Amino acid sequence: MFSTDPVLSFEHADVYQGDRLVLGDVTFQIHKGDFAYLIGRTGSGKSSLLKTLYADLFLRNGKGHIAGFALESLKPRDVPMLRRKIGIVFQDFQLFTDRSVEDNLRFVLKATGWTNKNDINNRIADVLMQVGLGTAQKRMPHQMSGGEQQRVVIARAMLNEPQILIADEPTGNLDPAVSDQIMKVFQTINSAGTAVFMATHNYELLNKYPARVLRCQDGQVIELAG
Ligand SMILES: Nc1ncnc2c1ncn2[C@@H]1O[C@H](COP(=O)(O)OP(=O)(O)OP(=O)(O)O)[C@@H](O)[C@H]1O
Repeated sequence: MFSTDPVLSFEHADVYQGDRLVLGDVTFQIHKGDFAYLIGRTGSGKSSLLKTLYADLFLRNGKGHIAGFALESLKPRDVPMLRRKIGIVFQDFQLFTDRSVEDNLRFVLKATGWTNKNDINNRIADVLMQVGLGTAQKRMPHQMSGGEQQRVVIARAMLNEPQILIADEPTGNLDPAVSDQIMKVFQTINSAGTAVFMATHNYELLNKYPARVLRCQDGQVIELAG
């Protein structure tokens, strides 16, 4: 892949839920270092679009590329490798509640092929530092606030140095001050070169942290003028 290639591109792609066309003829690109929001009413297709990107839904018509993978020809066996190349952050934190922060992160590294103990420990320290939780290794999720848990989730998504972070309502469960902190974490990660594509209902964030905006509307994805 050339460095000028987009990290993510859709070309005349259709997004389906089962047999139902949710979004049709979707075309857009996201490049390295871009930050883009995905907005739209409830049920307009934001989550379906993101699920297509991480191959929870398969792309049937049109073309899609993400992190070097062609979504239209993706085989089920390629899905784990694809998900290693993109970072995914959801609204509900989905940490293992019976494991410490470092064990949550270690689990992912081991599951994705890391074996060297020092490398694992160093990587865990690096990603926690990146999200401002440099001393949280030993803490249990229940000892942390919602904002701190969401930072751990972002750290987890960064473990394998993804080219793009895909976030579905990452501030959905957080109050405005904590949402601000989370947005700053995403901005820091983005300014270090990782693309961010974030679905949100929170229009205040769009005003406070302006970026590209794509909107799901009437079965289409429209780029709003910047
Ligand atoms: N698992 C599913 N099976 C069938 N249809 C679904 C499924 N999930 C979502 N849909 C339908 O697909 C359409 C798009 O839903 P989607 O969740 O992508 O919207 P959204 O914009 O993310 O909404 P929200 O903002 O409420 O999360 C809706 O009509 C929804 O009812």
